[in-house]
Amino acid sequence: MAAVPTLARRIARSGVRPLCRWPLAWGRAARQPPGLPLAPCRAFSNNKILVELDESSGVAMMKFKSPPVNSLSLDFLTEFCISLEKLENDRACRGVIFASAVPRIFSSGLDITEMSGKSMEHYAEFWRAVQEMWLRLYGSNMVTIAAVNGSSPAGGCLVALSCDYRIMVENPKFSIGLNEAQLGIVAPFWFKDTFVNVVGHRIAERSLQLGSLYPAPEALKFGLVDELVPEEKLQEKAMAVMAQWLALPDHARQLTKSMMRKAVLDRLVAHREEDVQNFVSFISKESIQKSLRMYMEMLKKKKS
Ligand SMILES: CCCCC/C=C\CCCC/C=C/C(=O)SCCNC(=O)CCNC(=O)[C@H](O)C(C)(C)COP(=O)(O)OP(=O)(O)OC[C@H]1O[C@@H](n2cnc3c(N)ncnc32)[C@H](O)[C@@H]1OP(=O)(O)O
Repeated sequence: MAAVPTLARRIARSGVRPLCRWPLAWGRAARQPPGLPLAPCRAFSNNKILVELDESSGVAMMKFKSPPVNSLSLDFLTEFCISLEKLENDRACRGVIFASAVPRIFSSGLDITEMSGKSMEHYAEFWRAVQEMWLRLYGSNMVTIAAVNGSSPAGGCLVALSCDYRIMVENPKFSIGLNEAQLGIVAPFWFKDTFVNVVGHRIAERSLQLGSLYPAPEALKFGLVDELVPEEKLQEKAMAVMAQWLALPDHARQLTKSMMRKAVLDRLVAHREEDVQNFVSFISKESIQKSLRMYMEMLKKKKS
């Protein structure tokens, strides 16, 4: 199996298209006092992600727009990493808010079709992209806030867990959690570590074994999300929390974040290739492939 990471090549090949300088997403025009010129803002997009950076506040909005369910496919993960890297390297950007542009779904987690019926080389490439996404997000120097405006199972929950703060829409129909066990698969150690760091060992152990998905009000009770708001207040709340976090000196906040997360990040970095091999051998077992096929069939049947 090729050990050469191909995500870097995909990032190099994939273009990030600039949009206009005065974008409309997240209603900037509505927030601007009448008669004043709009504050400088830059936007860029690719096929699956829209980013708008407000230079006056140093805050970027990253919106996932990969219908029907924002599944984390190889293409999505590549574009996510490109967008995050661009913001990370931009001195004007100090914080990012993540939300979905798809109604009712934040992200449906890892794209199951990337883990089913493909070659070992493909599984390895996909898993490296999942690792890369998490390493960049969990290790980001920026303030990261998940504005969870829809359901967020498994890998979608990991995205939210990897942020500094989680605000979820109070709708009990929206659920969140690491439900891998329900699919007959296992959340790897770094998903588990991230989860434990947010909710503690006991709750993580029980939730992971049961593959529990929690309606938003339940998730709030044990700190899987930090607060709930009505959908129409989500953006305003995320901006207010961001302002609070950005009021501190960057270096102090960044060093503290790094101190809290370093051991968990280092563990994957030290065992990255081993983790890829574990994933590939696990996911290519016929029994696991059968479980994934049955789960996809169950999703389809649920519609009819
Ligand atoms: C011991 C060593 C261990 C080493 C590691 C080993 C293994 C690694 C484990 C990897 C960790 C995995 C993490 C994951 O993220 S797995 C994905 C988990 N995701 C889910 O369980 C979510 C499944 N989806 C849903 O529950 C629902 O779709 C929904 C997100 C709640 C949205 O519901 P609804 O609006 O009713 O939409 P539909 O169900 O009708 O879905 C629309 C179409 O989208 C397809 N879909 C849904 N989710 C996914 C997905 N994650 N990947 C790919 N495709 C997905 C669905 O089938 C529909 O397709 P169709 O229109 O063609 O029928």
